[in-house]
Amino acid sequence: MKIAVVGTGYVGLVTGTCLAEVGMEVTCIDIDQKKIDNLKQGILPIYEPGLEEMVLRNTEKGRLQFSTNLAESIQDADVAFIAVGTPPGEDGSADLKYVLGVAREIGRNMNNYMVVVTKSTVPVGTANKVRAALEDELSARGKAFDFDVASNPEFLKEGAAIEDFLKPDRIVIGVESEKAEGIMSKVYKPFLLNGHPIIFMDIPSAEMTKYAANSMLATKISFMNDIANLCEIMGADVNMVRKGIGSDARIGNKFIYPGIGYGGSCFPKDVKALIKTAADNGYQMQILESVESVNENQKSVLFNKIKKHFGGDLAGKTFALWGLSFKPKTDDMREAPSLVIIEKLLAEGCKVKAYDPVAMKEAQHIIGDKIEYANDQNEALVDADALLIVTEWPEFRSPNFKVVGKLMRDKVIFDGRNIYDTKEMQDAGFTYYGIGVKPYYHSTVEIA
Ligand SMILES: NC(=O)c1ccc[n+]([C@@H]2O[C@H](COP(=O)([O-])OP(=O)(O)OC[C@H]3O[C@@H](n4cnc5c(N)ncnc54)[C@H](O)[C@@H]3O)[C@@H](O)[C@H]2O)c1
Ligand SMILES: O=c1ccn([C@@H]2O[C@H](COP(=O)(O)OP(=O)(O)O[C@H]3O[C@H](CO)[C@@H](O)[C@H](O)[C@H]3O)[C@@H](O)[C@H]2O)c(=O)[nH]1
Repeated sequence: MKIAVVGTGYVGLVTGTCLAEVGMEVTCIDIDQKKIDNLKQGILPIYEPGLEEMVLRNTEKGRLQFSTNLAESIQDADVAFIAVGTPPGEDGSADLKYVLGVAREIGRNMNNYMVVVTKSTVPVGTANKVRAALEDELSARGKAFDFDVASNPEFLKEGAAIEDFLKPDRIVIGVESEKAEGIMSKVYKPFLLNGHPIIFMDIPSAEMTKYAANSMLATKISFMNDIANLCEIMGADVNMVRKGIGSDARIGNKFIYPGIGYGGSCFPKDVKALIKTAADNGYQMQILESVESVNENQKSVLFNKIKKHFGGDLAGKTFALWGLSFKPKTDDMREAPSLVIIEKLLAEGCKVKAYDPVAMKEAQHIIGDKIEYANDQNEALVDADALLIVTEWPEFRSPNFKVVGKLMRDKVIFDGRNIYDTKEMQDAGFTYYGIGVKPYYHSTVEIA
């Protein structure tokens, strides 16, 4: 099959590469000339475990190509995936200008039947707008090709994107013709050998499924953050409560880890967009409004603990920060809780020394030289008044605490991800604060 993927970000690049991996002939297209030049040389725009090797392998085999020329790349394609960004507009709605811009460009250049698939996260009704844009451009050219639109939302998680794409829990596809259903079945057949289903449905339901999935996951997290905060007040331990409820199969043990709020390029924007879609249509998403406000508050929880511990005055204090990215195994800094914490500490006149295994370059683009970037996790600790755990990278989970304590000015840890055992920390002479965990209590966590 011949596939065109428009947009070579986290979703487009992973989609294109994984489709090439199973033997398809794929061209990944982007308007960013530098990105494409780099990709042609095997230099990736993002960090995603395993992706670089896979890109190189498939490029060498000639199955994966990169181009800025959409017109040329979509000729004879069976399927064109649109995988460009849908950032939040000022009012929270998803901005569709990139998606519809690409649809128009496809319409201006297509010369054969194809299925035009939105892989970007888009609100209900977008496929109709994509179809209208294609028809408009075709009629402006005086052409009347047959084509189909489809919705195929993507569910990959950053840091585990390849695994998620190759072994999906499910593939959701919204179609409106048997022909499109047949072609999309062929595209995904290679991924279904281990029995995971393709769920075909109508297009609006597919579009809504993506927002409902992300909103449900964000709801679980905000709910647990609320429970964690209450545990602290009431003298319960949220790790125990999490295990207690997570063993009920109806609740499940995934995505119920409290922390310093969800971040990333998806949950914050998708929750906002669904609230806006509802409001535009005369409905109020009351649960999601609370999910959002709990999340906003949660980003300040660690800072509030710090302020309380130091008696309100933080001026001149030095904080070591382990982790900058919004989650481990990615360099993505979009909506990272670290940004909120850093801003608050800097506003109080503190010095911040940060270390992240892969996100420091990206962080530097955003934060600049307002903070110090350490060469390794221990260097960040030198003369620190406290250590803040912001992202639960595996290498932070079991440091040599004797060394940690010696390097720091004061043995205080604020753990925004609950990766340490409170009792072990206190036995090692640290003052330890987690999120909703009980002081001097064995509540060792297994990480999600
Ligand atoms: N990041 C994720 O984990 C994830 C997961 C599932 C779904 N999504 C959704 O997928 C979509 C893409 O997200 P992303 O994180 O990959 O975005 P991204 O910002 O990383 O990448 C988007 C790419 O599209 C390119 N682009 C923009 N306009 C273009 C045009 N006219 N022609 C060609 N290329 C163009 C940009 O240069 C950029 O490289 C969004 O709707 C997002 O919500 C993202
Ligand atoms: O129990 C948990 C699980 C996650 N998080 C936080 O939630 C955010 C999102 O994490 P995760 O979902 O693992 O990463 P994303 O790459 O943002 O993936 C989400 O967003 C993607 C884009 O839409 C979807 O495709 C994925 O299915 C969906 O999980 C991060 O800040 C995590 O720290 C928690 O606080 N507690």
